[in-house]
Amino acid sequence: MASVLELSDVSVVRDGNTILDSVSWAVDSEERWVILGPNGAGKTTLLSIASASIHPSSGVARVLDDTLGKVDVFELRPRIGFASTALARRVPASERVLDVVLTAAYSVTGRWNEQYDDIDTRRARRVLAEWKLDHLEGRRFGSLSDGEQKRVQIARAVMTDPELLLLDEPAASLDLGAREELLQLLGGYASSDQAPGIVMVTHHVEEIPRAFTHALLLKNGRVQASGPLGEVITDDHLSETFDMRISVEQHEGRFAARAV
Ligand SMILES: Nc1ncnc2c1ncn2[C@@H]1O[C@H](COP(=O)(O)OP(=O)(O)OP(=O)(O)O)[C@@H](O)[C@H]1O
Repeated sequence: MASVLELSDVSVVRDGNTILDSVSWAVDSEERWVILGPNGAGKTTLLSIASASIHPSSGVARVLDDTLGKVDVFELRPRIGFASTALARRVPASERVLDVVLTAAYSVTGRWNEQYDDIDTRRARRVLAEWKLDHLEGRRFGSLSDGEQKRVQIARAVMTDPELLLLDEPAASLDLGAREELLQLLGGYASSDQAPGIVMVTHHVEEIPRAFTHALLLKNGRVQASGPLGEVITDDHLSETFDMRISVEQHEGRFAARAV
């Protein structure tokens, strides 16, 4: 067990607004976390700290045992896998799927003149197969369905064997079939001993994959609850976080919630 993320009293202030307010939170390499909270709660901002994209305004953030502000983030970032729609927008639509994944080895989007080793190409093909994308390696990224694009983003994020994997709403905009397919793959990946510590932001408890272990609820930049899934994803905590009476059910490791 190793700590991959440790936040002590972290706040982020922008234009006089406190976006994250005294957040203290620790993630271990064997834990798989989900972050839930209403629109504007600060989830993406928290992920930006975890990905070493921004620094806290106050407090201490340690990512993979390095303290933000005291480490060269250009050395730290390649150790973190990050999949988000914002990053996917930087991938040229004409890029071939194999290259979208392969270019992660150089932390670039868009293949140029880099020389890739056979070992990188073999690994990219193996990762594509693991995420059920091998039949698409020659296709252009822009021609893929939303579900396929999401899986390519995750394949790219795991290509470099990261020590911390961050996923920003990986199931957003997917239809039921594509969501369930993605959740099955994510659950399988999350349950493997080789998987790194994982943090996933989502809007829906229905999108929590099996094998996820912990949850953090955010509201107005503050932690409402955090800890093991079963203790955090409860009627009371969700009702408080979303300011409405919510009932949640758990069935075979999956959750479903509705207003009551
Ligand atoms: N650079 C900035 N300057 C000012 N306000 C910002 C900045 N970045 C984010 N915010 C505000 O901080 C709040 C939290 O934003 P954030 O994107 O982290 O929330 P979120 O929980 O991910 O929201 P959503 O669920 O809608 O994606 C929002 O009110 C947003 O408008």
